[in-house]
Amino acid sequence: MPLNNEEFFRETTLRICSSLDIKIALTRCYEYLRQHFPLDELFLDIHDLQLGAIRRMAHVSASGAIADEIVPLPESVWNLVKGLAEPVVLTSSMATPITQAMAPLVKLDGNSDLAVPLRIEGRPVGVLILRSYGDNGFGENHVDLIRTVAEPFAMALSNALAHEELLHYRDTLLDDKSFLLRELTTGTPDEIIGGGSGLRNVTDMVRQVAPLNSTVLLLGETGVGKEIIANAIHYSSARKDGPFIKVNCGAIPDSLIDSELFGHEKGAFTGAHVEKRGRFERANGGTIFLDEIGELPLPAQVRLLRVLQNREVERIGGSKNIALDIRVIAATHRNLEQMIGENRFREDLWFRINMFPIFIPPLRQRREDIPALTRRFVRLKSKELGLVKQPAIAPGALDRLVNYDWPGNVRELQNVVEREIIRFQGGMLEFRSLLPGSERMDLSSPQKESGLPELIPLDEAMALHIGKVLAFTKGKINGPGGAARILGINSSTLRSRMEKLGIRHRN
Ligand SMILES: Nc1ncnc2c1ncn2[C@@H]1O[C@H](COP(=O)(O)OP(=O)(O)OP(=O)(O)O)[C@@H](O)[C@H]1O
Repeated sequence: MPLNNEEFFRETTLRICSSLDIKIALTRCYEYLRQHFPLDELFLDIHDLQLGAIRRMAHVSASGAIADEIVPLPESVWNLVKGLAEPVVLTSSMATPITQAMAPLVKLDGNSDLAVPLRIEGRPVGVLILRSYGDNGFGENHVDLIRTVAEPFAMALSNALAHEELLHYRDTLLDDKSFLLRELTTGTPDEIIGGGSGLRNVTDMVRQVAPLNSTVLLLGETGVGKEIIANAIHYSSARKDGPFIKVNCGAIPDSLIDSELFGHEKGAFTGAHVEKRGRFERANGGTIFLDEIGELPLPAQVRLLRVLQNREVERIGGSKNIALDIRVIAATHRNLEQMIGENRFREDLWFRINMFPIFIPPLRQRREDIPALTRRFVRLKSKELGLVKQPAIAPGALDRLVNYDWPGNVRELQNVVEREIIRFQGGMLEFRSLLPGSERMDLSSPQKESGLPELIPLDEAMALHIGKVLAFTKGKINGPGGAARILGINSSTLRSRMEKLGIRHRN
């Protein structure tokens, strides 16, 4: 039956557009084209500017499809290929400039090729090559026939390239996302020092509760390691590959807390220009760590309770509920029962979060961990600060540290080590001074005169002390030499404490 050109165009076009995977589409074309051409191999090539070479997007032969071959090619040859306006037959017996120039690309080896330039709106995008074994494969009729489908091949090639680029960007974004998630969650959990000694009870409880989905409440003074324990629970649970989202409830201004936690719809309030997913939504499939939960304002406590009860969240200004699959870990250094008595914390929320409380003892109650913690911090900080050689700890220095009471707990110890290493001038680490500016304060007698005129309320003492430290740092809160480091607490915790105590600061 004579070939109907329209039918040929239709069938070839359908096949080359039949898959976004160009190898599959070209294989389907190969099967069809073989019925009308003396075809043994089919190639689809592009000029890859970045590689400065021909990239073979697909290559089909009777034994199947191969992809991604790179054919190095001088620029002059590509210029010749680019200059091709019409399909051309090349045989090894032809000693024309074009066969010679294209020899690296087509390697005729006694065969004949039909090379079809592919253009989009006049711009060359690649070349389709039909190969026939033997010297006399293609005639004028083949050239005319293949010319009719040059355009669909060019379109398919350009779609395949766009798709490839899209997949590349998607992979990059996914990569970035998991990297950023790891960064956000401090990556691999820190090793817990004292798990076999001072924190044995705590690590036993972590082991019991981690595999379950139960809500956990971490209790303990500031800097005892609540976050590191929350991390350990997440990373030893089945959710370890999901997100670990931390919220410092004391660090978010009251006016933003709802939107931060629960998200908002576009236009929910002035300034809500775009919709925003809250931290609960971001934690879906993983764990949310609500640090300093005692600092949550009462209205946010009501909403939080609803989220914990229903396991779904409603964005501000939204009308639909979004189902949540999350584990909640909360932490506080406050006495929540006392706060309930003072109507500052909701009892029903406390019942919800107090299912599995874990108390992390202050450092002064597990002094046996201080040497190991100190050595670890010396190692880490020396590395962080780029010291060529890690300084040794002087004999007796560890005793001084062990005998001190550490009101700022492990974080304070970490800061003391950092300061000691920054000031290190050679010799050994002595740890003779605690706070910068405190005249070689003796760590072994922490109950020294406080200098306070009389017995005053705790809040007042705290305000006085914070004020003193701020005066020393000239108002600097964050970073090295900042008040937060000296006090051994988070800068956000310090800010919220200052706000509560009514302390003004300059930055
Ligand atoms: N047992 C431990 N082993 C190793 N590092 C620890 C340990 N406990 C605490 N740290 C380190 O001490 C620092 C303070 O710990 P973390 O932030 O977990 O305390 P926190 O109780 O959450 O503090 P806050 O109440 O101020 O939020 C962190 O850098 C943490 O890695």
